[in-house]
Amino acid sequence: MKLHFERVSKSFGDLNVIDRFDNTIADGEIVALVGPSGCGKSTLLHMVAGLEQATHGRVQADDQDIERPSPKRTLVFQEHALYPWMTLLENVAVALEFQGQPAEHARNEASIWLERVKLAGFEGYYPHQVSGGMRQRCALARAFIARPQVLLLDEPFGALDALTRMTLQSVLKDLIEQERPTVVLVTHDVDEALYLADRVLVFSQRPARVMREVTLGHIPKTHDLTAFADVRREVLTLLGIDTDTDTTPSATQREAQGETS
Ligand SMILES: Nc1ncnc2c1ncn2[C@@H]1O[C@H](COP(=O)(O)OP(=O)(O)OP(=O)(O)O)[C@@H](O)[C@H]1O
Repeated sequence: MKLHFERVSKSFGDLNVIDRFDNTIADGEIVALVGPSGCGKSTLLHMVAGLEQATHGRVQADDQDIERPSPKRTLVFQEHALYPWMTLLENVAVALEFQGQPAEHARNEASIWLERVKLAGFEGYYPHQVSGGMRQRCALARAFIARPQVLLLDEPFGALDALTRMTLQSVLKDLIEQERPTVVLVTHDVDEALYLADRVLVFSQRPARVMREVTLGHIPKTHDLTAFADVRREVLTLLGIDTDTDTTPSATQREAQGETS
C-alpha cells in the first residue's frame, strides 16, 4: 500500500507540530522517522493510522484520503500493547477475532504465529509471566497475523535492553522480508533506523520539517553498520550529537554502557 503526504501540517491549538510535510512512501518500502523528542513523529504515525487528522494538507493510502482507522494499517507501540488478562495465544488470536474470524481458526493461526516468533510453548503464559522481549515478540505476532498492508511502529523496542533489541530487530526484519508490508518506523535509535529502513527521514525540532532524507535502498544488511559510518555520523550530527567527543551517546551506546533509559 502506497502512502502519500501532501503539504501536511498539524497543530494542536497554538502548538504547530508538523509544517508542510510532503512525501510518498512506496508500496513495500521501509521508512524510518528520526528526530528530536516531541517534534511530531508519533503524530505523523497517528495520522496514517487514522487516529488524527491533518490540520492542512492530505494523508492518503493508495490514493484514498485516510479518515479513520483500518485493519489494513496496524500500529505497534513500545509497551503495554498486550492485554494483561489474556494469555499470549489469546492476545494474538484477538487480532483475527476483532475482524470477525471464527475463534477456533483465530487460535490455530495464533499458534502458528507464536511459533514464527519463537514463542512456541508459551501459548498459555500471561504477559506478566514472560520477559519484555517475549512480550514484544508476541506484539509483533499480533501485528502480523492480520497481514496489515501498512505497519506503523512507534519505538517498538524502546523499552528493551540493547541485546534484546538487536535480536528483536532481526526478528522484525525477517517478518518484514517475508510479508512485505509498507513500514513506517519511528525510532530514537539511529542504528535501528539504518539497519531496518530503506530510507531515513531526519526531522527538525517542532514544527517538524525534513532536514535530511537518506536513501539506503532495499539492500541486505547486518548489525555491522561500518559501511554506513558516514551517513550515521551525519544523521547524529544533525540530531545535535557530537560524534567526535561522543558527549551525548546514542541510546544503543548508553545501554551498552549499562545505563537504563
Ligand atoms: N492529542 C494531542 N493533543 C495535544 N497535543 C498533542 C497531542 N498529541 C501530541 N501532542 C503534542 O505534539 C507534540 C509532538 O508529539 P509527538 O508525540 O508526535 O512527538 P514525537 O516526535 O513522537 O516525540 P517522542 O520522540 O518524544 O515520542 C508534543 O508536544 C505533544 O505534546
